[in-house]
Amino acid sequence: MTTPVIELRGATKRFPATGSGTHTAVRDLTLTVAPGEFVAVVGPTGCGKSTTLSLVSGLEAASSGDVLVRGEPVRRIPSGVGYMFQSDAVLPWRSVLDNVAAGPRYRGVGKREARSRAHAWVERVGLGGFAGYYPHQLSGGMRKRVALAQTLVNEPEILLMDEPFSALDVQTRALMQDELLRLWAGTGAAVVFVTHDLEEAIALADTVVVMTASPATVKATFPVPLERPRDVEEVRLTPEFLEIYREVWDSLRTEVAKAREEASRVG
Ligand SMILES: Nc1ncnc2c1ncn2[C@@H]1O[C@H](COP(=O)(O)OP(=O)(O)OP(=O)(O)O)[C@@H](O)[C@H]1O
Repeated sequence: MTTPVIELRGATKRFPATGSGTHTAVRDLTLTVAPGEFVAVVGPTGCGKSTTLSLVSGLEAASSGDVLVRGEPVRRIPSGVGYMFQSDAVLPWRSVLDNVAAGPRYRGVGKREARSRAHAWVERVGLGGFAGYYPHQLSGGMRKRVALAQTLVNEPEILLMDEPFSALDVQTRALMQDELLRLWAGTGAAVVFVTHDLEEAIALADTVVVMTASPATVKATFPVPLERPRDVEEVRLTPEFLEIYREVWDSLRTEVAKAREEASRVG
């Protein structure tokens, strides 16, 4: 068996609660991600999905349990990790090309080489004609393409994505999902993709992990044996997709109901 690129073993994360005591965001979470595997994590709102990503990225330390990246305990931000969040990190005062070149420059790559790598990625994400444009001149979908290029230009071995497309309209979202699959296919990167959207999770992933209502722990893991390459809009119409959807939703819906109940109790 190949060594997992990410491994959480009984990881727990507690935060100081407002007032006194602690709030457990993640409890006894065990999860492994193989090299090149695309894992989607779904769970009810506020259950602890983002916190799980923060443990892997070293932004937060586990209160107990183990978090390993490439077999090494995570103590700081591990190398080879790329991120993409709902709000992008596109800088308004830089052109598309300079936004994409900034990552390699920051990592010590020479100016000429950084710009040449950036150029290749700007082309690859379909923005070849827009390299000199500034972010305010771009649509939401185009900005997401810039954000994808910004992340992938660093050739991450692990890609952590926290609802990266949730602010987009439905059509642009589907386009970006296809783009992501197309670009990811050439990288061999492992992906952990957090989303509220079960359709998105199944359309993209090799494995869907269902989290429990807060505190987050893994409730169930489902393989997604749908053929690749996938067209996300086509694949969701297939009987295989619907069957997987039904199975996963069966597991997820009780957690969503629990989270709603809890929210109405607190609220
Ligand atoms: N730095 C922090 N300090 C205190 N509490 C925190 C911190 N980060 C997260 N939490 C709490 O941990 C819980 C889980 O939050 P998290 O953002 O991981 O959930 P999520 O599943 O990603 O949420 P959503 O689905 O809404 O994006 C929440 O109750 C949140 O308030």
